[in-house]
Amino acid sequence: MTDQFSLFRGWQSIDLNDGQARYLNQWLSEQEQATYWQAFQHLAWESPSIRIAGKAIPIPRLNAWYADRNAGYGYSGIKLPRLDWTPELRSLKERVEQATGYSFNAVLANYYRDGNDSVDWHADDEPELGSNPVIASVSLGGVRSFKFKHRQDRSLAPVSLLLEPGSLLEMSGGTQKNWLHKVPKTKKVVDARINLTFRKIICD
Ligand SMILES: O=C(O)CCC(=O)C(=O)O
Ligand SMILES: [Fe+2]
Repeated sequence: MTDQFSLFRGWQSIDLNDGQARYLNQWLSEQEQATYWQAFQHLAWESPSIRIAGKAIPIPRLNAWYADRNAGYGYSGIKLPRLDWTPELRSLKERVEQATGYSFNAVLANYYRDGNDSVDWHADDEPELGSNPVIASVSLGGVRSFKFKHRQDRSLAPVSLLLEPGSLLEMSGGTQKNWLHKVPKTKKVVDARINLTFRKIICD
């Protein structure tokens, strides 16, 4: 264990004023991380494009979308095909539900091949997620930094954390309404990273 990993275990709450987040490091054992890492190499990774000024630009990461049959979804103009849960995604979802106390019916998987892959400022505020969505995010592989900034209030300092492999980050309350988040590109040499963001799509 190197000193880039935090030594404190247990939920650490991240004060976002009009939002709420908490972080649990060393949540999955090294063995579990290795098992999930192996299994998730075989998810149906796609490289979706977004249209910017009429041009199709591939997003800087790979994505896959797994969800219950009735949970449709698209985000930022990207429409990913819905796939059925794999056994490993289902078992991880159940563990996330136990740890957080919330239930989820969908997961967006992100693959960051290297430090050039990233996700820019955004909020997971699609109407299908309802008004104060709870999003639980599991990290595997390389350590990446994760940043929050408030949408309006410049007096609230941006918040920066490191998402370590085997960790769980939960965002709730007004976080998606009032804050943006991102995983910035880095020039440091970083291992590939897989992130799974569990969500609950409101189906009627
Ligand atoms: O990779 C991460 O930690 C964040 C991913 C994310 O924000 C998202 O999928 O909406
Ligand atoms: Fe997000």
